[in-house]
Amino acid sequence: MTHSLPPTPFVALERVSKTFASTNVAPRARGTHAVGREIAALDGFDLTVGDGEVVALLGPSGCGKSTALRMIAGLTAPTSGAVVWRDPAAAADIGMVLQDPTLAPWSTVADNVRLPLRLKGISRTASAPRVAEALARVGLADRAGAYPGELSGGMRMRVSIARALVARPRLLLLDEPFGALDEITRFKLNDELLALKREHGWTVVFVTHSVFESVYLADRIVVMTPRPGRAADEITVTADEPRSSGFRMSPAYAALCRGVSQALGAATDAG
Ligand SMILES: Nc1ncnc2c1ncn2[C@@H]1O[C@H](COP(=O)(O)OP(=O)(O)OP(=O)(O)O)[C@@H](O)[C@H]1O
Repeated sequence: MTHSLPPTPFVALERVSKTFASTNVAPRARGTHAVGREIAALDGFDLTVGDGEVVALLGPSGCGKSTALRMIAGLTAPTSGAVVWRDPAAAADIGMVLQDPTLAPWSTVADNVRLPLRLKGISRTASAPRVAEALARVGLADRAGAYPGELSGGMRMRVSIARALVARPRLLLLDEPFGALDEITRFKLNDELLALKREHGWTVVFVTHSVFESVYLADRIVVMTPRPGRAADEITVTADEPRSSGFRMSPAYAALCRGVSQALGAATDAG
């Protein structure tokens, strides 16, 4: 598989490992006891993310993809190894979209999206055009005054994406944000993400189970082994820009998807 390191690193995980202490309830001969055990989520995982690069973490369920993403976000610390930033200030300039949209149910869609700007001390008036633009990006311009409880699951996820976009972070971390969406919305948001990346030069790391989505979106795909996750392979995706539905239909796309599927199969067997 093609392998090339990014020319200018933005952030790197260097030989990171993560072990979680877990208390599991396991049946024993004389009853049920709480048994302490450890779960190794990552083991010596290396990842370099280039400036302006879109990197996909692809791997089987439970291989530590979200853990790696949370480490970059500073939400969990490595048990060993290091998270290294070229510019340490970038570590505080992150937008994150989680699998679960986690919106405040008592706030309107617009106020949910405004939150990162409010935390930066930007006034409601100054925020308004940026909130409107972010909502338009995700196709929710007409739902600004709605409450999360009035929206479908897919719409709530789109609000969560708008909230991550509104502060125009330097690094966008996406944990399977499109997984629960219908295919038409998913394709539309895939294209929006690529457009935003072109416009703002954002660096993006996203987690996915989908070979097809990883090939469509990523400049580079890091294929992980089953838990404990390590980097098993890397595939650089070269495609004519801008990527569009034509790319999805192309023989080059089909060939790349085949290659990535094979790499994923090999990584799973190796694990
Ligand atoms: N806070 C935690 N405490 C204990 N175990 C955890 C914790 N977070 C993650 N794990 C375990 O670490 C392993 C990796 O989890 P993680 O969520 O990173 O995997 P993943 O590849 O993102 O999975 P999925 O694709 O299913 O979302 C799993 O076995 C999970 O149960």
